[in-house]
Amino acid sequence: MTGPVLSVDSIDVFYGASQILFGVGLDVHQGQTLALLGRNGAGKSTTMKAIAGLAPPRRGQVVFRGQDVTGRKPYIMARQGLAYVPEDRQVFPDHTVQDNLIIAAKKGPGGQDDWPLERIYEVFPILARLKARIAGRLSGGEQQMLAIARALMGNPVMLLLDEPSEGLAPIVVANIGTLLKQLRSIGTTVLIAEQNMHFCLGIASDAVVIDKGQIVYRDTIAGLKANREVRSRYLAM
Ligand SMILES: Nc1ncnc2c1ncn2[C@@H]1O[C@H](COP(=O)(O)OP(=O)(O)OP(=O)(O)O)[C@@H](O)[C@H]1O
Repeated sequence: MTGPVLSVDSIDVFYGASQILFGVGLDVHQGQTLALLGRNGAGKSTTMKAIAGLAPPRRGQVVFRGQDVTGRKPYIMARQGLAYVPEDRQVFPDHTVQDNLIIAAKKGPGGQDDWPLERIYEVFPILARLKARIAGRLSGGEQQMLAIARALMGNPVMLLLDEPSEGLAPIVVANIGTLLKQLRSIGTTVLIAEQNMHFCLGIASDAVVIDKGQIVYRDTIAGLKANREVRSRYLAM
């Protein structure tokens, strides 16, 4: 396949009568980690939901793996190889870590089976140590790890991570950061929505900034870091 893995082209999204996204567009290429950055309420989660099939766009197009998937249901997007990890990290709270992982296991859309449980435990040693723990008793950071690991158990073509650092202590954020750098180094394709630009340094190669439902800036993450005006105007940092 040539072209981006995911291409979002000029989408408008409404909740009822209120328009939330205005012509949002972005591309994510094979092996790329792209950061979608913006303040609280800027429209990051809505963009992620529009891609995952939870907030169908009224106008514009979402193309995934070369197919127009605009407005497809979430389970169809999952079957096509898109793994969405929402902000609230849905895990099964009454099941053990290992059961949570096993329940999520499936082959990828091309029959890939790159993420057997042993590999997950290699990449997530914390989960190996906690495999018998009931998921509802994990800390926020451990739950975030479990949510990402569950997404990988489905052998996705691409991961959508909505604010993985949110509400976590700095040391835990650093652990998640290390993990995401590792995923980047093995060529996982990721779109990550974040308020925290610093968290994305070293994780994402490129960034798009969203403000009031519109993409206002695109650059490498290094370019964004060097652009103090954009950072202070749109990211308050
Ligand atoms: N279900 C909904 N119904 C109506 N408005 C909504 C709904 N969900 C979000 N919004 C509004 O849409 C706008 C964008 O919200 P969104 O959650 O996409 O922002 P965000 O950048 O992800 O911010 P946050 O970090 O707070 O999640 C906000 O003004 C929000 O109040």
